[in-house]
Amino acid sequence: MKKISVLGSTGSIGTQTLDVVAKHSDHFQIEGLAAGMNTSLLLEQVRKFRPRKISVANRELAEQIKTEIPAGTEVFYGEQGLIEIAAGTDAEMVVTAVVGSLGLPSTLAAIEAGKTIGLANKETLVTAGHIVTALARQKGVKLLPIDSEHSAIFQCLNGENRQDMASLTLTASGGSFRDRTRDELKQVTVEDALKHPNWSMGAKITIDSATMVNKGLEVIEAHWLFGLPYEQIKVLLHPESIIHSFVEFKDTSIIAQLGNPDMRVPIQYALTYPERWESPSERLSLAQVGRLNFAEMDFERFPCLRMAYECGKMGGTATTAFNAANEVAVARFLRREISFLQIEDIIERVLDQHHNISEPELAEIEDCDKRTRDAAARLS
Ligand SMILES: NC(=O)C1=CN([C@@H]2O[C@H](COP(=O)(O)OP(=O)(O)OC[C@H]3O[C@@H](n4cnc5c(N)ncnc54)[C@H](OP(=O)(O)O)[C@@H]3O)[C@@H](O)[C@H]2O)C=CC1
Ligand SMILES: CC(=O)[C@@H](O)[C@H](O)COP(=O)(O)O
Ligand SMILES: [Mn+2]
Repeated sequence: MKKISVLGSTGSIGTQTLDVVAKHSDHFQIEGLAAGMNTSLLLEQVRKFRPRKISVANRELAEQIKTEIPAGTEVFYGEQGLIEIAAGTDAEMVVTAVVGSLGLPSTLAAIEAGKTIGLANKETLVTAGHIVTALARQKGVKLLPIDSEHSAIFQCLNGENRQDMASLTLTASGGSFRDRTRDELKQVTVEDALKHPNWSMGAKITIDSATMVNKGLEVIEAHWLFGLPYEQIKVLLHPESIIHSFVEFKDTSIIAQLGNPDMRVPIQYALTYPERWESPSERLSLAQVGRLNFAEMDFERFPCLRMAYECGKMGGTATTAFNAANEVAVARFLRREISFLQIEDIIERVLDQHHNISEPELAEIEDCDKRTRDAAARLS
């Protein structure tokens, strides 16, 4: 039995992780589950998977859920609760599926405790990639990508020498507004933005996909996971999301990973790595797909991707600021306080004021994250 804890068990990645676990219940045991506010779903999960420890967002919710959970499950809450689920159980693997840089302390705690990481929470690498990857190297901990593009690259590199990579290319669907002009973006609503053409995902990442911030975060994530300079990390528009990403090698060969857009595949690969198991996912028929389309990325149309590359190349706290500004701007858009185009405007203005610190310590990252959030919350 492989023992697993899931941070963000009630979200899109969390619930799909538990679907995979349920399909292979003879092989996996859930040790810990951490959720935020959705206690009714967490309660269902507790009854089904019988974890030893769970955590919720705050003390009030913890007191409330304690009255309903079966004996044998301990309840924690808040940031310490996430850390307890990440590091304080017998799990050998922790799936990081909370959203945003709030996942950083618990991810670091899990690595410190020697747990293999199934990494969905890309913001963690964007905000503090040098710290997370250095700690993982020091502790001999594997960071197994769950993000579909990074899982694809990881699979393309199986049995290959990383020194032979000439470049890697992340495919981008273009998001909910890929066929709209910038002028048309002035009027779009939250509901429009939440309609991703290919993937069913949480609200924040769906908005990130529409602004192309998601691909920017993924470029930075790829830099830390695969160790390539930004000049060798490319993005290609591919509306069908069938080719999940590809690697070009120095002999000009290209290896790609394909499949229907179904996150259970990369999630399961991280859980069973290096083995491949039967999956409930639908098989891909290329004959039925018929045709795949590609286009160059337009950095004028998607300025957030340009900003992400600039921050990545700058390094230091620039990516922390990029991420924090975006998190606040997206939350404000979802609360209908600002328009869609104000998301990129706020990120740009925050970055204009940013004083970069290279090779920041964790405390400097936390400070930058907080200051950036304050600034992004004030702008209109
Ligand atoms: N969804 C997808 O297909 C993909 C997602 N990712 C990445 O995976 C991560 C998760 O995304 P996704 O599943 O879509 O997000 P969701 O919004 O669907 O889920 C987020 C999860 O985090 C929990 N959470 C939120 N705040 C807190 C908190 N303060 N303490 C503890 N838990 C909290 C939520 O709990 P609750 O709901 O109970 O409040 C929920 O379980 C993101 O980093 C995203 O970029 C990457 C690739 C694909
Ligand atoms: C499923 C997944 O990994 C998402 O990050 C997905 O990539 C979003 O798609 P786009 O950002 O390409 O629209
Ligand atoms: Mn992705």
